[in-house]
Order: sequence, then structure tokens, then C-alpha cells
Amino acid sequence: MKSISRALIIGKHGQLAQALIASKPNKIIATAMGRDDVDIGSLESIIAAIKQTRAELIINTAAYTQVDMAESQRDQAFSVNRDGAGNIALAAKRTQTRLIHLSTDYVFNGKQNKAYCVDDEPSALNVYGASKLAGEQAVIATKYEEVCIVRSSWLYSQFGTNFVKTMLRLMTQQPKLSVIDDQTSCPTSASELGQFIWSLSQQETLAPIYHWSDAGKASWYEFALAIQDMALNLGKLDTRIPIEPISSSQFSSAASRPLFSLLDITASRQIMTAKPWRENLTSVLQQL
Ligand SMILES: NC(=O)C1=CN([C@@H]2O[C@H](COP(=O)(O)OP(=O)(O)OC[C@H]3O[C@@H](n4cnc5c(N)ncnc54)[C@H](OP(=O)(O)O)[C@@H]3O)[C@@H](O)[C@H]2O)C=CC1
Ligand SMILES: Cc1cn([C@H]2C[C@H](O)[C@@H](COP(=O)(O)OP(=O)(O)O[C@H]3O[C@@H](C)C(=O)[C@@H](O)[C@H]3O)O2)c(=O)[nH]c1=O
Repeated sequence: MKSISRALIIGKHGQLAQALIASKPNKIIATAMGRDDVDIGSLESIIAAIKQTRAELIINTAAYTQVDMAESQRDQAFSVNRDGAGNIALAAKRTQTRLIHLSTDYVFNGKQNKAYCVDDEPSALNVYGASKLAGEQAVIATKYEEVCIVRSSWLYSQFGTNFVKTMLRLMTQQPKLSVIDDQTSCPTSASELGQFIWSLSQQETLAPIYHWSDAGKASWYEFALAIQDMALNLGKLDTRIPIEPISSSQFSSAASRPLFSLLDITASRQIMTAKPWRENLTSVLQQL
């Protein structure tokens, strides 16, 4: 095991950055930086941030994550998700700092019917996925052995905005909901992903790519049903509303999303045990 004690988290105000700070082991000193602190468009700015914090590890959580907006803001999405990621990887290589870079299940087109392994061929359906895939390629192109990519799926937490919080809000505002039942992956607790990243950071050697999600699988509809059931049980909701399963074609959205983007997490289970997604959902709802 390595003993890395100083980390720089880029993307300070995002949900994963906040979950990383909340799940950080005591022995690690972490500094989180947002766009006011570091310009990921500038190699010099990133190198200065690494030197200032004397970081031995960078975790890049900064990303353009608005999936539908990205369809009409292609340049902005690629600027952050491809160019920013590439700059951070180059700065990590120049300063010989370990880098963990975050990516997504949306790099896959969802046409497979078994969970995606790390070496399955990615091919994105939407601009967000394409920009994240281009970011992975920019990171890999640095040929730096102390960098790895961690792909995850359907993150939620008490922080930021996410599907769980959106559903809870809509369940108090709408008489009924219609939720897509033909897109399948696995909801993932950002806090559990945070713990996986901290464990990974101490590994002696890194593989190029890891997949991490909670255990199991679900459609957005099944996820919404579980959110409602558990929130009612925990007293976080007062009233049950009807939730209707619909197909992707019945839901109007700018971006196409993969129908099946479940990640195969077999290799990552050697680093940390993945808990069933329903168990993690209960823990997060208790904190809301
Ligand atoms: N959310 C999800 O469901 C999933 C996310 N991922 C990946 O995990 C990572 C973290 O996601 P998550 O925390 O949910 O995302 P968020 O959208 O919550 O956070 C992303 C952060 O990136 C920051 N950011 C955006 N553009 C820039 C920029 N130009 N310079 C500096 N910072 C910038 C944002 O800052 P600001 O607040 O100022 O805009 C925001 O704080 C991302 O790489 C994402 O692709 C992977 C799978 C699922
Ligand atoms: C609000 C709502 C959404 N939906 C659908 C739309 C969509 O297909 C799905 C989820 O909606 P969201 O907008 O929360 O999800 P989306 O932004 O697609 O979530 C993705 O974000 C990026 C950042 C990732 O990397 C992915 O892993 C994934 O988490 O639910 C309904 O069916 N009914 C509804 O009432």
C-alpha cells in the first residue's frame, strides 16, 4: 500500500467533491478547489495549485454534467470534459502526481445486454458521453502510469442536485409522476464512491480503468419507486402519489440516453465491497 497524505480535489462545489470531503480518512489532508481557485483551462494554473497544496494525489471531479444542456452547448462540454481533463493529466505527469479522473457509464451506447467491463469498447450516444469519452482519451494520451479513470453511474447524495432530490421534490409538488422504465444501470451513492476512491488512492499500482457502482441494477422507474417507499417509511414524505412506468420514447428530452449502461464492478470489489443500492439509498435518505 502507498501512503498518500495530501490530496487536491478539483471541482469543489460538485456533489462528488463534497462527498469525498465528507468520507475522507483522517490521515489524508485534502484541499478542494473550484473554478475561482484553479483554471483547468491553464496548465500553469493547475501546476501552481498542485505546488501550492504539495498534493501527492489529484482527484478530478470537475465536469460539465448537464446531459440535456450539453446537446446545445457542445463546445462548453468538450472544453471542460475533454480539454480540462487533458490539462489536469498533463499537469499531473509534469509534477509526477498521482491522478484519479472521474468518468461515466454514458461513455457506452447501451446496446449490450450484459454489464460493461473496463475493456469493452465505449461509444457514446450523447454529447455529454462523447465529451467524457474524449476526456478519457486525453487522459490516456499522456501515457502517464500514475493515472487512472474511475467510471461510475447514476450518482446521488445529500449534496448538490441529483435524481433522488429531484424525485422527492416532484413527489411533493405533482399529483402523479411518469418515470422511464427502459433505461437500466445502477444507482450509486456518491459517499460510497468517495470511499472507493480513497481506498484506490492508496493502492501500490493502478490499473488504467476501474468501474464502480453500488451492487445490483435498476431502471429509473424502479429507483423512483424505491425512493418513494423508503422516504414514506422514514417519514421524509407524507403522501404516496401514483408513479407510472413509461418508455424513453414517451419522455421528451434533448439527449438520448443508453438503455443499458450497467458497469461490471468485479475487479473493483477486490478493493472495496459494494453494498446493495437499496441499502445505500436508505442511508442517504436518513441524512436528508
Ligand atoms: N452525477 C452523476 O450521476 C455522475 C457523475 N459522474 C462523473 O463524476 C464526476 C463528478 O460528478 P458530480 O459531482 O455529480 O458533478 P457536479 O455537476 O455536481 O459537479 C461538477 C463540478 O465541476 C465543476 N466545474 C464545471 N466546469 C468547471 C470548470 N470549467 N472549471 C472548474 N470546475 C468546473 C462545477 O462547478 P460549478 O458548481 O462552479 O459549476 C461542479 O462543481 C464528473 O466527472 C462526472 O462526469 C459519473 C457518473 C455519474
Ligand atoms: C425528472 C424525470 C426524469 N425522468 C428520466 C429522464 C432520464 O432518463 C432519467 C434520469 O434523469 P436525470 O436528468 O436525473 O439523469 P441524467 O442527467 O441522465 O443522469 C446522468 O447524469 C450524468 C452526469 C451521468 O454521468 C449518468 O451516470 C447519469 O447519472 O429519468 C423521468 O422519466 N421522469 C421524470 O419525472
